[in-house]
Amino acid sequence: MRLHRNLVFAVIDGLHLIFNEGEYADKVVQKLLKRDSRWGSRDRGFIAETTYDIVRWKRLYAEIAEIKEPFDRPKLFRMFSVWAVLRGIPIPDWNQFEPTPARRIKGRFDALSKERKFRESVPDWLDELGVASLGEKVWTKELAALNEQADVILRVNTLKTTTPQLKQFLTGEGVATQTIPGYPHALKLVERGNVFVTQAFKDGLFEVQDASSQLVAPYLEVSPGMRVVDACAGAGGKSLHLAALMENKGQVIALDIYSGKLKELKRRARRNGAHNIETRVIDSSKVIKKLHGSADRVLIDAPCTGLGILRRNPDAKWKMEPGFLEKITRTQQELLADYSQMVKTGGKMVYATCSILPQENRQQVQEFLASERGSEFTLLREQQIYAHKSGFDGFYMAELERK
Ligand SMILES: C[S@@+](CC[C@H](N)C(=O)[O-])C[C@H]1O[C@@H](n2cnc3c(N)ncnc32)[C@H](O)[C@@H]1O
Repeated sequence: MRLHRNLVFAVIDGLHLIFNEGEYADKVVQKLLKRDSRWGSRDRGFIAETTYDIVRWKRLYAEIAEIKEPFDRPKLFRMFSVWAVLRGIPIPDWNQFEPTPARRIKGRFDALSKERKFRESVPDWLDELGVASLGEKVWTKELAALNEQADVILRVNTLKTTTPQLKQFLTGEGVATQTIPGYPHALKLVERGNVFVTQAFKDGLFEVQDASSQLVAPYLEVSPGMRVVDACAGAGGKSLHLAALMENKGQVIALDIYSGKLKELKRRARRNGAHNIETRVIDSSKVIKKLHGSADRVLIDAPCTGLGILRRNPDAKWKMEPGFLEKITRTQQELLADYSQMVKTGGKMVYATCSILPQENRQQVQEFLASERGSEFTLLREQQIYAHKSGFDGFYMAELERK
C-alpha cells in the first residue's frame, strides 16, 4: 500500500479537530470526505477508517510514540507513523515524517500490549469502572470486542420492500449483502461502502441500523392500531422501525427535547413512507402530562454512556468524564419515573440503553420497580446484549407491564 499525501493530510487535519478542538469524530469524518470530489470510494474508506483507527487506539499509539497531549502536528505525524508501522505500511520520505524507528515501535507495542488499559486503549478510570461493574473476565472480553471495527448493517423497511427483494436491488447496484440468522430484517454489507448514495436508500428501502438496535422495537410487541410513545426518539431510528411493525396503522408519538433531531426524524419518515409518526418537542412537563395513562406502549430509549457502541463511537472513550455515569443514571431514573406515567393500565413499557453497565440497565430497572411509581409495574423480561457474545453492539432492554 502506498500512502497519498492528500489523504494522509486529511487524516492529520481530522485528528487535530477531534483531539485538540473537541469535535465529534463522525462529524469530522463527514466534513473531511466532502473536501475533494475526485476522491473515490477507496480514498474515502482510507480517510474514514484510518481516522477512526487512530482515535480508537489513541492511548496505545501515544504511549508507543512517547508523546503527550496536546498533540501538535509533528506529534500527530508520529502517531500516524505508529499506525502505519503496525500495519506494515512503508513510511514515505516526506519531511513531515521523522526517521521512524520501526523496531522500537514494534518492541513497545509488544511490551505495552501486556497491560489491558494500553492494549485496549482506555483511560484508567474507565478500565477500573469496567472491572468493578462487570468483573475482570467479562470486561476484558467485552472491551476487546468493542475495539473491533463494526460491520455495516441495514434494516429493511418492510413498509416498502422485503429482505430478499432489497438484497436483490442492492446486488443490482453493485452492493453485496448477507442475511443474518436470527435478525429477519437485517442485511450485512459484505464490504464496507457508502450505501447512502444508492437508489435503494434514496427510495427509502432501508436504514442503517445495528443488528442489536433492531431488537428493541420488536421488544415492545406492538400491533397495528396501537398508540405508541417513543419518548426519547432522537432522529427516529426506533420510531421508524415501530411504524413499520405497525404497518403504518395507529399512532407513533415521537418525543425528544431537541427539535433539530425531530426535524431529521420527519425527513427520514417521509423517505421511509412512514405516515403514522407525529413528533412533539418536550418543551414543558405539560407535553408528558397530556399523555398520562394513554399509551398502549412506551419506549424509553434512554440517553446513556453509549459504552455498548464504542465500535461506532470510539471517541466517546476520550470525551466522557468520570462523573458522567452518576449524572446520566440520575437522569435515567427521572425519565423512568416521569415517562412511565404515560403507559395505560395493562399497557407495556420498554426501557433500553446502548450500554453494557448494570448501573444503567438492570440496576435502574430494579430501582424503579422498588419506587412508588414503579410499584405499579411488573418486569416481564429483560435482555443484556454484549458485543463479545452477539458480534454486534452492546444493548440492554427490559419490558415492563403496568398492572
Ligand atoms: C439513545 S438516544 C435515542 C436514539 C433514538 N431512539 C434512535 O433510535 O435513533 C437518546 C435520546 O434521548 C434524548 N433525550 C435526552 N434527554 C431527554 C429527556 N429528558 N426527555 C426526552 N428525551 C431526552 C436525546 O436527545 C437523544 O435523542
